[in-house]
Amino acid sequence: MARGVAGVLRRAYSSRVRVLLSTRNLHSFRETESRSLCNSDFDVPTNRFCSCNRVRIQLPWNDYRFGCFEIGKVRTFSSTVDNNGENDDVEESAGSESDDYDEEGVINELGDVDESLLNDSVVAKTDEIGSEAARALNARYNDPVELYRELRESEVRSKIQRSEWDSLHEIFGYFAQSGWAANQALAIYIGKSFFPTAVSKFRDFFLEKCRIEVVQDLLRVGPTDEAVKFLFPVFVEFCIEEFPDEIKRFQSIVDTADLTKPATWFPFARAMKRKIVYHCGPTNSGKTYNALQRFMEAKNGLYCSPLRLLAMEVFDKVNALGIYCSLLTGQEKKHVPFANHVSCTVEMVSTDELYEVAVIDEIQMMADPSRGHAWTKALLGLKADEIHLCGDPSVLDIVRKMCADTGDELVEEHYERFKPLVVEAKTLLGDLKNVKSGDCVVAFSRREIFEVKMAIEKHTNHRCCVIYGALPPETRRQQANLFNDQENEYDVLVASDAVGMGLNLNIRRVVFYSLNKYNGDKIVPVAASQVKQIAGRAGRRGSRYPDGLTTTLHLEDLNYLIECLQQPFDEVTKVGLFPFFEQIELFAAQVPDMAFSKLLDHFGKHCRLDGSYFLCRHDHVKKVANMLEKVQGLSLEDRFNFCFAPVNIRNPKAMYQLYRFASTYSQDTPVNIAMGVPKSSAKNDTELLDLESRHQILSMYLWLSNQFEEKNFPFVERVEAMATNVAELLGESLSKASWKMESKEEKVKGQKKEDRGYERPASLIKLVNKRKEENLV
Ligand SMILES: Nc1ncnc2c1ncn2[C@@H]1O[C@H](COP(=O)(O)OP(=O)(O)OP(=O)(O)O)[C@@H](O)[C@H]1O
Ligand SMILES: [Mg+2]
Repeated sequence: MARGVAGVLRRAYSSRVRVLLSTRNLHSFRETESRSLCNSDFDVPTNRFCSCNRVRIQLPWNDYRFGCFEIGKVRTFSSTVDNNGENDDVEESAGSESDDYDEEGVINELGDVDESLLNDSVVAKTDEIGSEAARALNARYNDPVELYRELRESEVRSKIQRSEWDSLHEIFGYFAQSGWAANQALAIYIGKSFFPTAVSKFRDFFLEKCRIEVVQDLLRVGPTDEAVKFLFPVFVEFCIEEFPDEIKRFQSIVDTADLTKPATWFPFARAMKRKIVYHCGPTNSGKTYNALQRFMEAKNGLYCSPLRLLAMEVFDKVNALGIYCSLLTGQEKKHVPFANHVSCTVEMVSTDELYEVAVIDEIQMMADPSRGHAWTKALLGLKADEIHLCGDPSVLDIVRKMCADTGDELVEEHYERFKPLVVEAKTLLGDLKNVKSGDCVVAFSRREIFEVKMAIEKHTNHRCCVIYGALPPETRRQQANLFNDQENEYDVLVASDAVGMGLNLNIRRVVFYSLNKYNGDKIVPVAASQVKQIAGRAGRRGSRYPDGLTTTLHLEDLNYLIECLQQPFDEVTKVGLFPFFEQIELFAAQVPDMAFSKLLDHFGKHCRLDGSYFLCRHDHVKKVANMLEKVQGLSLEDRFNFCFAPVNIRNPKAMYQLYRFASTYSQDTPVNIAMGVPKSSAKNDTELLDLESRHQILSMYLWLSNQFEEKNFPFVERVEAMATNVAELLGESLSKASWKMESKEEKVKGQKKEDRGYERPASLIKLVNKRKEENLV
């Protein structure tokens, strides 16, 4: 017996029942009738989706445990078309699975279908005569299996007139264009690209074998939905017999791109009875502190950090308290002898080790469009008796759902800020001269950071430390220590959002220089959640300034800041997922010879996800994959690893080095670094950029050395020493930095413009608000 939906459909069609699959039906049906269905006729489906009404639905949904899938309704296929539609008896289900569905995947399979033909309840195009003819047709040939068998066995070729021939072609043309048929065909794994071919082969078969009486009966129905519905069951029989390989291939593609039920990917974690403790609250409320207390008490533990810098902070703190703790990031492995505790970046989490206590910090990052999958994997896969999650309330609901899926016990601990964050309404009145000791001025581009630093140092007596993303964590840490330390002149910090997560600094007041950010595509207002995170760096408990203040440089940005701080946390409905290499490998086997970047795209299009998950963005990986396409001789796994190397894709030098590393590796030659370290610190911005870039390349080498065998990346020690050296030079350079930033224009033209003094870009928030007001008027 055929298994799965294909089998069900086949039987359903064969026995002249109509299977209606629609989300609306499903929604109401799920609650009431699915159980009885599952116990009676239906197998656990093996395929993943089926749809109609241009509503994508996914089978078997979340009801695997009942061993059933939710199929709309099974009705006797009557010759009268039910124009009221089977959907009328159920309520519209807003926000059903179909709304969340990965549209692209299935639409691509459906192709450009005629929207007007997508109605499940067929709009009767036919007139009375047509309906009468359809009824007669269905009554006469009420067993499609038999009709198919008859066609198969027939050796007589009917004499068909030219005009009849043309009309038949019209009917089959209508069939090929039918969205309903294309959708239904998915259930037997006839994909979009193959559907027209299948119909055309079916047409040829039909024309060659069909008795003239059937032809004439069909011609009376004409190119209508009725004809399509009549032909479809016969088409199913034909496809199943004629195209087993195509069906199998498409089925394998769909099955191997299955990312549903991620909780089941970790059977060992599922076999455990884990206790999840959610430390839920705003910034500076002691979440991480309390989780770390449990971590340190445990006989062994794992701390998962969102940042290398924070992993280092915990590594230092825990060791300083006398608990041996190792450090593990993509770039460094510091094994402390006798250590049973590990502080790592979340991407480095191993789901093989067994821990008494694991801490996953900043759990709301599960919803991050690019990196979210690492947190999701840690939560679902960690083998720990106790897992402490620290984060804001935005993912609380979804964590509850995930725990219900995994069967873990969830304990919620809610926190309040130690002291309220106070907004200073006065602002800095647009003048950086109003900066005070203990201020952290936040800007969102490297360029702005330096402009602010230079302006403050020129117009006041303050000295500034800087922290931004392109700096190595060692240098960021050195700058943070310099700022935290009272015994020096560095009393102001200028930082990007790199300062936002979890860090504990001696900040009295966070001043937003601007609240706009380049998102890789355009300049947009900074998201409220991020504003809260950054502002929350002020007034940390135990720091020199336990009372936190925040404000903006300009009065015009203040309202936006207040708005952000007052906004409740968004409720996250989906968290990130990304396939493991093994899943990509299985998928790749279904589409041999496909370029890796295309393969990822293809996976994205075909993958199936449950409603609570999204596939993380991988544009960055695709760009690297495209560049490495020319490198021959890399296995799929090697390519996968190279593509995930931490590289700034906008840095041509770093991209070139990655290309060189991959090429050398592909020739099975030891990869060297072929790069020197400057002798002295940077004297201008270009030299500083060069140092940053060198460190990124060294860091990439170290990351790769952890992915590949030592024989391929043998110069780790030398590279580590070089990286330390460059990080120190960067620190020195930042302390001395007093040069004027060149504008991009000047860099391009190689000419200096007259000093126009300090000018801040216009407030985007202000512009947006103005436009809003204008629209309202
Ligand atoms: N019970 C406590 N005793 C002493 N110090 C504490 C206590 N709780 C928290 N702290 C200190 O308060 C500061 C903020 O705490 P913590 O880092 O745990 O906040 P958080 O809620 O995790 O903030 P964020 O959301 O910014 O990560 C830290 O320096 C921490 O050491
Ligand atoms: Mg924290």
